[in-house]
Amino acid sequence: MRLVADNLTLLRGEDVVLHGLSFDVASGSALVITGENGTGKSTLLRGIAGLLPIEAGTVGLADKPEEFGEASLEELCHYLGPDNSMKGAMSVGENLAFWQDFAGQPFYEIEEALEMVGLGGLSSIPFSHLSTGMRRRASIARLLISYRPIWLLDEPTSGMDAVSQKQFADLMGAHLEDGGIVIAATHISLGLDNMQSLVLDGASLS
Ligand SMILES: Nc1ncnc2c1ncn2[C@@H]1O[C@H](COP(=O)(O)OP(=O)(O)OP(=O)(O)O)[C@@H](O)[C@H]1O
Repeated sequence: MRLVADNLTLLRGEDVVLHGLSFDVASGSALVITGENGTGKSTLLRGIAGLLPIEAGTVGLADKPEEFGEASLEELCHYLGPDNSMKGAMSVGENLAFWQDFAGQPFYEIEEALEMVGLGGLSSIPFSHLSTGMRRRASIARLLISYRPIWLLDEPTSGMDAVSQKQFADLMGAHLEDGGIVIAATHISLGLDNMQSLVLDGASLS
């Protein structure tokens, strides 16, 4: 399977943020998007996730395996935004149960996913009681509790310590080895081997 963007144009409000952007990312590989603040990294991820309209051009899947049936691109993507999209008053486990129900395709058990992100045994505490880096790790558990082949990640390691970043690099590596696709916007190296780079420099602004 390939995620293919062809000549994409995306707006924020009335302003053209990205124009004429193309890429082709195959299963098992990552596209790492870098660029200065405001160059459109988040905009691109939101466009792929179906959270912003595509003004011109296309983004879609080529060579989609039969196992994914009629699922749309959006239904095959996990979108991890810059905020964690969790309710502070609900427990970590309750938040993850909501997301598992929402995303479908149950994959790892919630407790198991929490172990995998270094939060084993913390399912019952309120999300608001977690530290900044722990909140990010709990959000990363969302990627593991429902199977979706495409991970769209906006500053995924923000607030995470070096050990957690390495753990997450290993999780991304395993996802790629399983034939997944990772598209990540970041200001730091994610430690991935099989990746292409897309540098947004604002040159497409008009
Ligand atoms: N909700 C919004 N409404 C209008 N314009 C927006 C909105 N969000 C972002 N923009 C504008 O879109 C442009 C691209 O923003 P975007 O958030 O995609 O950049 P970014 O590369 O992700 O930046 P950063 O590195 O700071 O996260 C900026 O000019 C920004 O001001």
